[in-house]
Amino acid sequence: MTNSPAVRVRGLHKRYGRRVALAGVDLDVAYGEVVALLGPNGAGKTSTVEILEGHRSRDGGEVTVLGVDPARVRRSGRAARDWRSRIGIVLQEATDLGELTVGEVVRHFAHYFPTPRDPVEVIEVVGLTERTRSRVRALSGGQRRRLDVALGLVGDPSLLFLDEPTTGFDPAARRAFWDLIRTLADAGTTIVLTTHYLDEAEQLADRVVVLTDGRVVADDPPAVLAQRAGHQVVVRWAGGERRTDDPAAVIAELTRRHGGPVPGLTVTGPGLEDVYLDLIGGRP
Ligand SMILES: Nc1ncnc2c1ncn2[C@@H]1O[C@H](COP(=O)(O)OP(=O)(O)OP(=O)(O)O)[C@@H](O)[C@H]1O
Repeated sequence: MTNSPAVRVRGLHKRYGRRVALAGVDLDVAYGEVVALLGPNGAGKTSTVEILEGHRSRDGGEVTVLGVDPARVRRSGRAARDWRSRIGIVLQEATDLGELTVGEVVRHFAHYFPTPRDPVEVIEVVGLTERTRSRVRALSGGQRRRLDVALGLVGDPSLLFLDEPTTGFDPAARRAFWDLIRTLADAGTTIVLTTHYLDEAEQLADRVVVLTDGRVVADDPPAVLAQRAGHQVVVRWAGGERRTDDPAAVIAELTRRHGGPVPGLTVTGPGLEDVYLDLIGGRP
């Protein structure tokens, strides 16, 4: 691949009538990176992603996705098809495919792409092999989402967009879905995902970009973000707890005091949630 990033955004502006949705967003996504766009309702996540996908116009700024300005991609023509085929999109709302089987749907979508992946392999990657002959309407919500990802992958994209991929999942389905995304990331797929869930961003993303009111208020790896507000570490033990910048010293002192292992000792790192709530000003 080239040295240029998969996605490069500078000074992105978008308004709907008089409402400013994006007020100068900068964003880079390197090839092979997983980036989470996190933010409260109305922060501008979907607007950003849809502009990157070429599904929404912009009012200002520069955007390059896989070396192409999405606003200049024509509706038809070979160059447009080539560019679109390199991008996989998993939308918030799935298409209605009820009467078809999983296998039929994936094979059908594969025909739209110049160099599709093997549908059987894609179904296996998303963990639906045993449901290949099931009708789509018979799938659970989590399985349905997996099928959506299969459809996003079947064109063998270099870049995958996932819009709120686990909204409405139960905890087990979310964990299984995260494993799937990790498998894709390990295989080198560049992924941009939007989410409301802090733990999802923390689990999956190399970088978390926090948007609020159409602006980027943080752009860091999750661990760096967690430390950003300088929240102290909490050391807890059977007899009490202490907030500290130097947990090692506290543990050493407790160990001396107990003359050995400290009962019920836990050390809790700086909370990403606290930092996030600070950043978004306490909005939902
Ligand atoms: N088609 C539209 N027409 C008018 N206003 C819109 C439209 N789409 C989005 N907006 C407004 O633009 C702002 C950003 O919306 P956007 O959907 O990009 O945010 P979001 O971060 O994806 O929100 P959510 O988490 O609720 O999906 C919001 O104030 C929203 O009301």
